[in-house]
Amino acid sequence: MKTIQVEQKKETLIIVLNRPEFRNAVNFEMMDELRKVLDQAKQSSQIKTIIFTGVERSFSSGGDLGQFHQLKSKDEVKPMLEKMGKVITQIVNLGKPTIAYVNGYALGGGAELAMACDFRFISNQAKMGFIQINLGVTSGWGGGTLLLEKLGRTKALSLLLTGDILNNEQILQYEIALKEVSSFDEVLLFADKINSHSLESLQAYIDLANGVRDGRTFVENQKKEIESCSTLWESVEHERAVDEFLQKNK
Ligand SMILES: CCCC(=O)SCCNC(=O)CCNC(=O)[C@H](O)C(C)(C)COP(=O)(O)OP(=O)(O)OC[C@H]1O[C@@H](n2cnc3c(N)ncnc32)[C@H](O)[C@@H]1OP(=O)(O)O
Repeated sequence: MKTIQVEQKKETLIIVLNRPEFRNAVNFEMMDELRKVLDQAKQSSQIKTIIFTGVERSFSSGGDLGQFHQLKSKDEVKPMLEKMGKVITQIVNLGKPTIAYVNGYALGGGAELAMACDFRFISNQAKMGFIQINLGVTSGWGGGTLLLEKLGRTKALSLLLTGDILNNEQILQYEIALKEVSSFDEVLLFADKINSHSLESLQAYIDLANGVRDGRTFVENQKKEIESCSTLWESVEHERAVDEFLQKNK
């Protein structure tokens, strides 16, 4: 792969945005490579959790302005937005836990990409900004919607309408990130903890969360919950865990 590095560590797939000379800006080639690797990650029974991060000092500086500034008309730019929109939808509907480790700048589309993940961890160098409005446009990959969903109207609009760039402390104050970490290993430990559970139970919870996000009614989602719990009741993991508890307490 030319624009991303992909590495599997135990049951975690690490996707590293790798265009340091452009601060990991997303171009067409990166969209294609992300799409391909995400397809494989979704299908693989060996991968439970996916982490996105960037090389060197950036997570991602957003869309590749050099490449995309050549798209002048609405008809030219819309396919580009739809192409990356599909990648964002792919992440959002991957059915497995996703984590963004924001190790530096996440600006414009870079912030949108980070918001597509279930969790965000940051380094003390993290800076995030929905700066699209400073360029006279709005977010265009779905990240504005994700910010509104995750932060609520007031906090999200305050970022979308000002175009402010937040530093690490502000990112935590806004509750955009779960935690600031001192090394990538801490993110991996979090992923390992998730991965210690069965893929089926992880997928069931992700589906439940997606049901709430997509406006399933309580009763519809509750049915899903009853279905997943009863299915997993038959699993060896459940049998073993309860047996161990009962043995210990004899
Ligand atoms: C289409 C979806 C919506 C969008 O995402 S629009 C894009 C929004 N993003 C931006 O406006 C961010 C632009 N970049 C920056 O503000 C800064 O480069 C940034 C990330 C704060 C890093 O600053 P520095 O570390 O000082 O690096 P620098 O500015 O000297 O940049 C180094 C080289 O990278 C290039 N670069 C950075 N961001 C880019 C981008 N988004 N697209 C294309 N090229 C980009 C920059 O032109 C520079 O190239 P060169 O070394 O001068 O040839």
